[in-house]
Amino acid sequence: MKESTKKPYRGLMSNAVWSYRQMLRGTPASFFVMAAGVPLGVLLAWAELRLPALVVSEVTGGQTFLHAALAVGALLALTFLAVGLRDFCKTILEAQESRYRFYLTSCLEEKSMAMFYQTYEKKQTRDQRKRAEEASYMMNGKVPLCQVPNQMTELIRNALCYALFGTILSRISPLLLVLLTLAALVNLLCVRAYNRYEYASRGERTDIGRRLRYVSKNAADFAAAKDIRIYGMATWLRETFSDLFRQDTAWSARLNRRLLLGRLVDLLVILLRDGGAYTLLLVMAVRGELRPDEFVLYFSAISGFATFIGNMISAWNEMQTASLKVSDYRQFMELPDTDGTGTAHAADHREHAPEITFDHVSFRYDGAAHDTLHDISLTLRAGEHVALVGLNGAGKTTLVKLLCGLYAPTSGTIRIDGVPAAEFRRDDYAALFAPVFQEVRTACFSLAETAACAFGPEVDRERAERCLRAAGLGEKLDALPHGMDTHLDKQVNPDGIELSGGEAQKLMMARALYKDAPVLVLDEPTAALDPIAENEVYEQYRRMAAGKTSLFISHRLASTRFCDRIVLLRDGGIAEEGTHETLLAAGGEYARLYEIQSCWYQPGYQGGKQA
Ligand SMILES: Nc1ncnc2c1ncn2[C@@H]1O[C@H](COP(=O)(O)OP(=O)(O)OP(=O)(O)O)[C@@H](O)[C@H]1O
Repeated sequence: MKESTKKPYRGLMSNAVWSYRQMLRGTPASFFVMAAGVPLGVLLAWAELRLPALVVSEVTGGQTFLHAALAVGALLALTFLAVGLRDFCKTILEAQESRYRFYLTSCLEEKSMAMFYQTYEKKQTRDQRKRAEEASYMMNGKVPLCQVPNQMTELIRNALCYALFGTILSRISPLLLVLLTLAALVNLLCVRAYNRYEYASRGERTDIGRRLRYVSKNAADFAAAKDIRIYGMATWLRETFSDLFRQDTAWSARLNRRLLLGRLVDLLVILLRDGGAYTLLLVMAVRGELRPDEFVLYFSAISGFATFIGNMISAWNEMQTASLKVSDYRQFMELPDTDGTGTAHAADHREHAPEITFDHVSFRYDGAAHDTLHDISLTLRAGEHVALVGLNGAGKTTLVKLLCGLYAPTSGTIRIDGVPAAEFRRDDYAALFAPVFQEVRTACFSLAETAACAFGPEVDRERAERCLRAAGLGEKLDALPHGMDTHLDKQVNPDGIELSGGEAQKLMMARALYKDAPVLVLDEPTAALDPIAENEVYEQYRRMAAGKTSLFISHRLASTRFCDRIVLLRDGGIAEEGTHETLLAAGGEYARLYEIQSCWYQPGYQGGKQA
C-alpha cells in the first residue's frame, strides 16, 4: 500500500482552518459562539482603554458633575455588558469543548476500525495512531485538538486589538510601533525554532515511550507474573526499564535546555521593548507635548499593546505546540485507505457456498526478505471442506488472513466465484466469512451480545441462544442466574464472569454460527480445549460447515479426517494435497507427521522405542 506523500508537518494556518471546519461539522454552536467572542473582546479592550483617559479628561476639562457621571457611567455600562456577554460565551464554549473533543475522538476510532487491517498492523501506523490519540489527551488542563481553534480565535482577537491600539499609538510615533512589532517578531522566531526542534525529535520520544509502556505493562501483567518469578525475569525487566527511562530523561533534558535559552532571549527582548516605549512617553510628557488625559491614554495603550503582543505570542506559542499534535491527528486520519473498487456485490455470493480460488498468490510481510506464501494456486470448491495443515510458521494463518481480506496478496489474485476479491467493498467482502481465530478476544459485553456482535436491543435473542447452545455452552447458560445476559469480565462488571479458555473458544464458535456466513474458517480452534470439548468442536464444526465452503486449520491431524481434502503447507507453498487416506498411502510429510502424532497413543510406545 502506498504511503502518504504529504509532509508530516502541516502549517499552523492549515491546521487552524482544518480545526474550524471540523468544529463547524461536529459542534457548529462552538464555532458561532467563538466567532461572537472576537468583536466582544475588541469592544471590551477599547472600553477599558478609554475609561481612565475619560475620567482624567472629565476631571481636568472642567465638565459638570452630571456630564462626567453620565459619560463615565455610559462607558462603564458598556464595559459591564461586554464582560457579561464574554463570560456567557466562555461558559458555553467550555461546555462545548468536551463535545468537540468527543466528536474528534469518535472520528479517530471510526478511522481505526475501518482501516485496512494490513495497514493498521504496521508498527508505523500504530505509532501514528498513538500520536493522533495524544492530540485528544488533556495536557496541563488543555486538549491540543481544542487548543488550535481556541488559540487561533485568541490570536485574531488580540491582533484586532493590536491594530486598534497600534493606530492610536502611531499618532505619537510610527517608530514606537516598529519597535514594539520588531520585538514581537524576535519572540515569535524563538518560539517557532523551539517547536520545530521538538517536532523533529518527537519520533525518538514516541519510540522510547512505546517501549517503556510495553516493559511496564509486561512487568505488571498478571499473566506474566508466574514467568517473572520462576525465570527470575525481574532484574532483566528492571534494567531494561531503567535504561529506557534514562533515554527518556536525556531527551527531556535536551528539550529543556532549548526552552531555557528561548526564554532568556524572550526576557531580554521584553526589557528593551518596554524600556524604550515608556522612556519615549515620559520624555514627551515632560516636554509638555502630551495633555494629562493623552498621557494616561497612551500609557494605557502601551501597556495594553504589550499585553496584546504577549497574548498573541502566547496564543501563537500554544497553537504551535497544539498544532503539532493536530498535524499528528490529521496525518493518521489522512492515511490512504483503499476500500476495494466496489463494483461487485457480496450479497450475490452470500446465499450459497461460493467457490474460492487462489490464483498464483504470493504474500510478503512488510520489510521481510522472503515471501511467507509463494505462488499458491488452490481452489476451494463450492461447499468443500478443506483442512490446512503444516508445521509452525508454514503460513497457515497468513493464508487465512489473505482469504478473509485482512491482507492483500503481494502478487496473484483471490477470486470468489470468479470475481477478484479486490473488486468487493471491504465491509461487504468481510460479510462472506465467519472465522474463528486462534487468539480469543472477549470484551465486557453479555454472552448474547458477544455472540451477536450487536448492542442489546439489536440482538436476535432466540438466535443467540440457539447458537450459544449449539456451540456447547448450554450447560453454562443453565448454570448462570442471568443466562445469556450474564456479562463477561469481572473487572468491569462486578457481577460479570470470567470464561475458561475452552469456554471462550466456544463463545467464538457461537459468534461464527450467529453470523451464518457462507464461508467458515476455523484457525486452530481446539488448542485450548479438553478432549471432550475438542471432540464436541469437531462434531460442531461438521454440523456448522454443512452447506458452506470451509477451511479448517489444526495441528491435530486426526481432526482433519472429516474434511473432504487436506492441503499441507510447507515453506509457504503447497507441498501435498489429497484425502487423509491418499496422503497416508503416499508416505510423504503428512504421513510422517501423522505417524509421529499417533504413535504416542500406540500401546507400548515409549518415545521412539517400542517396549
Ligand atoms: N504480522 C507479521 N509480520 C511479519 N511476519 C509475520 C507476521 N505474522 C506472521 N509472520 C511470519 O510469517 C510466517 C508464517 O506465520 P503464520 O502465522 O502464517 O504461520 P502458521 O503456519 O499459522 O503458524 P502456527 O502453526 O504457529 O500458527 C512466520 O515465519 C511468521 O514469523
